[in-house]
Amino acid sequence: MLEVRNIQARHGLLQAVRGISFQVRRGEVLGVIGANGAGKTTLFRAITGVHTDMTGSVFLNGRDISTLRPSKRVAAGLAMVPEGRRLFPDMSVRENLQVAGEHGRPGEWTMDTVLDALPALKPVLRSLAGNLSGGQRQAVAIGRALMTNPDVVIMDEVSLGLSPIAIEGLYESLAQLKASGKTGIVVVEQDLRRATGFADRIVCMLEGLITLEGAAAELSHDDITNAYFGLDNTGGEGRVSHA
Ligand SMILES: Nc1ncnc2c1ncn2[C@@H]1O[C@H](COP(=O)(O)OP(=O)(O)OP(=O)(O)O)[C@@H](O)[C@H]1O
Repeated sequence: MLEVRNIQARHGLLQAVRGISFQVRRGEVLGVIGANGAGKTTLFRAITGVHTDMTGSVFLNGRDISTLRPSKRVAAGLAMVPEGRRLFPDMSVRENLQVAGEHGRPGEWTMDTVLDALPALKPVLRSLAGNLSGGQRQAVAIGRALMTNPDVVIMDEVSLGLSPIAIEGLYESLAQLKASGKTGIVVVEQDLRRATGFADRIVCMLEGLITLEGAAAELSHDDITNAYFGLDNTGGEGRVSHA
């Protein structure tokens, strides 16, 4: 569904992403892990077209969307739940969802189906987004992405700053989304256990490169922590990390 080839991205002189390629299949969850500064946010901002100082190719359902503006990539079926949520705080939850729906594609995700998948939103539909708790805001951000009827949705550290109970609720909702099998999901996650428990496949990034890639069920905790901290260059099932 989503294929990215040799993505490189810079912040001025700093090359934050140094040649990343991967695929996400229909209904698959790809977990992307990596320490602070590994380049995860820059990579996905480049893929969604928000970060423009980049090279490489992005294909969605076989179509090259590399040169499209971010809004056109959303219209093509690629949505991102950004780190930090970025809702319209003075608009109600319902309005935040409606606005997203107007910018996406028609499809199975409507106000009703999104509320079924994210039931925590039902009691706060009329509340201003700015008055919600962190967990509720995060659920709105996910609902907003779904309202665009994406083929692939990228979630950048959706559990950041949430209480353990809120994270539990959020992942229950994501499990429902996963079970629907329609949408490719990318979760960028700092919590390694959470990532390996939820994702089908794991990609680990270090200093702008992929140091490990493989089926979550087949990677050992040692493989993952070594790739995460750059302690080992064997790379387990996946790629060999840079020296
Ligand atoms: N706006 C920016 N200007 C300059 N350098 C930046 C900018 N944003 C990120 N960087 C640098 O790019 C590198 C990758 O950062 P990035 O935020 O993509 O990593 P990350 O893996 O998402 O980390 P985090 O989990 O902290 O968000 C880091 O060295 C960071 O300092």
